Amino acid sequence: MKSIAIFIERRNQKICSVGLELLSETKRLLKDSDNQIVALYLTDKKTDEDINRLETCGADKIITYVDPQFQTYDTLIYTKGLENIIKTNDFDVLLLGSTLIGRDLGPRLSARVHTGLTADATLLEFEQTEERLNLLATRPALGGNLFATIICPDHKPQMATIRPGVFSIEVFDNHKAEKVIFEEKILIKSKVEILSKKVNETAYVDLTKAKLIIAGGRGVATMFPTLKEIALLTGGEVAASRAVVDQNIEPKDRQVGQTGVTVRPSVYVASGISGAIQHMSGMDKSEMIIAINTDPNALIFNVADISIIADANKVLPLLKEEIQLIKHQL
Ligand SMILES: Cc1cc2nc3c(=O)[nH]c(=O)nc-3n(C[C@H](O)[C@H](O)[C@H](O)COP(=O)(O)OP(=O)(O)OC[C@H]3O[C@@H](n4cnc5c(N)ncnc54)[C@H](O)[C@@H]3O)c2cc1C
Repeated sequence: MKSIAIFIERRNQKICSVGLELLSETKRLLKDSDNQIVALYLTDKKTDEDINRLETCGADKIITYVDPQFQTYDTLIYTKGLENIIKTNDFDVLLLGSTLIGRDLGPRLSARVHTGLTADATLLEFEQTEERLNLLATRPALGGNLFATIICPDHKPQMATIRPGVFSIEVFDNHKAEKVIFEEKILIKSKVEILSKKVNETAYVDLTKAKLIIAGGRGVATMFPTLKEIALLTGGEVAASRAVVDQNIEPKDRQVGQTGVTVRPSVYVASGISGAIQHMSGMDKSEMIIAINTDPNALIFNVADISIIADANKVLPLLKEEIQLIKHQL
């Protein structure tokens, strides 16, 4: 039996969705094998609610490591915590979210335990041989012009960070996990003293949670006020292509794609977006894609469920009026 460990990231005392996404995807990929999926839950305070979520999202074993120093993320403390667990467990694979925390923790940890790390993967596969469970992690390479599948054949655990929002969270009813408490003390102290915390209120948006995304590209660069009104009327979120973000029309946290956010909403409306591979890799798993473009050969139409060949500068105001009318009648 091989084991795949997944780091469960927490922020503001809550489990982040990326850890649950990784549990669910690994469970789906390995459903017919006897390999073990292990959730690494580092926390200052264990809660039954957290344990239940990890269990139902696919963890076969949950290793809980409680220490007051795990309250807020700290590079040294978390690296030491994971190193302690890795050194007493023979994990074959270790996965982390490609978040600010995972991108900080992953490389440091891989150097500490002398193994390889594939950063920013967008696809995971496993290959079972008699001796090994190989992780095949695929990520965009050479400026997004090709996808590279990377393996780490000689070292363990084989590590990868995976972008949030790439996989969906699944609930496996009645799934049960073995629960273990990791007892070793963290013998180092943080070198960081937090004097105060200030939440940045400036409209940070988490597009990965949006059910409806109204996205615009260079073709509708002047139409963002209308896109925002439509989003407000429909309860959606506005997103943009990099061409728009590079022109400072929308902030970076609204950029969808390879160097932005990966999303999979119920509906993604793409107006004036050509459909470059770097954009589509961030949205092509949306449940329904509606594309509006003047160019009938635009690549975005290859992934669209509904294709509207038209001038979005004319369609969007009409769409807004229609929605206003429907809302008025309700
Ligand atoms: C390493 C790397 C990483 C990248 N990462 C990202 C990323 O994360 N996200 C991203 O988006 N891009 C990314 N890019 C850039 C990407 O390659 C494209 O350049 C970008 O996505 C193009 O944006 P766009 O579709 O808005 O603009 P364009 O390609 O210029 O397309 C504009 C579209 O609007 C249409 N149009 C024009 N007028 C109208 C109208 N009136 N009505 C309707 N349609 C109209 C045109 O037909 C065209 O299809 C990256 C590039 C590189 C090299």
